[in-house]
Amino acid sequence: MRFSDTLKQRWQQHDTLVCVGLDPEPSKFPAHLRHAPDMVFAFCAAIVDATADLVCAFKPQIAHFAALRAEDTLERLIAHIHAKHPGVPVILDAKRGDIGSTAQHYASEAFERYRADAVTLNPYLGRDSIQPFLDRADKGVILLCRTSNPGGADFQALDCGGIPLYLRVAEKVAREWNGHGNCALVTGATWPEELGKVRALVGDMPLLVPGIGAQGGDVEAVLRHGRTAAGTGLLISSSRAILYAGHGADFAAAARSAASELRDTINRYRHD
Ligand SMILES: O=c1ccn([C@@H]2O[C@H](COP(=O)(O)O)[C@@H](O)[C@H]2O)c(=O)[nH]1
Repeated sequence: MRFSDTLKQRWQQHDTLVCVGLDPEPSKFPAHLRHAPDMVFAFCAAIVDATADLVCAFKPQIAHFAALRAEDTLERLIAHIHAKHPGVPVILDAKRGDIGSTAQHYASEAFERYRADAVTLNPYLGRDSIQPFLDRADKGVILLCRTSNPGGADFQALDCGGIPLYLRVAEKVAREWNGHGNCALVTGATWPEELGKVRALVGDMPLLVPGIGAQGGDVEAVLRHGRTAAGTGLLISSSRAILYAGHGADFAAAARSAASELRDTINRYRHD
């Protein structure tokens, strides 16, 4: 099934806009796992199994695995999600972007090697750097637009012919790059008004919204500015606040409680 259809199904049938980010940091693991063989897989798989029914997607961040020399673990983790939780899409947060010939390899890395359903990309190199991903109509292509970090405005807010660069990105993606209907945008929860301006430009295009939880984004403001008329259109992503909600043997249950609380808070504001 296409990423966009799988996502709609999760939103509607499972009544959730929560995306759990998988950012393993062994120093934050509970003590009993910290020196266990295969600890990264054991930790992440326990989180996945405890939260899968509460999410519209999982989002592993590739650097967290690569820095640990755990790319093979990431492959196994995504295979685990597909096998045990079919219908839950996996977004590889890789923020790739390079000339076309190299971009082909990044596309095979994301979709063949890791078997991701969608990937985050940096649009800075322009259309040809994204084309190998756009060509995969079944896969999601999620472009950085207004990122959640404090420095995001350094370039993204610069005037670009009367509107800020991030809105030019939104406009270009919505009007020219989305021929297969497989595009989405990253818009941080920390800038809800900008998120609203993006929503006004792109119609019902899905928005991946990091910045809730550890970065302090406001759930109510995100929903008010970002939801579609159907009360969907958002993948509201939280990593650390869910992964490290507990510190003991019950860490997976604590993660489940945190994800469930986030889902319920979001749902309170979905149809106001
Ligand atoms: O604008 C962006 C784009 C990506 N991220 C990624 O999302 C998570 C956020 O983690 P939290 O622990 O929920 O703060 C992380 O993997 C970032 O690389 C982002 O934060 N902002």
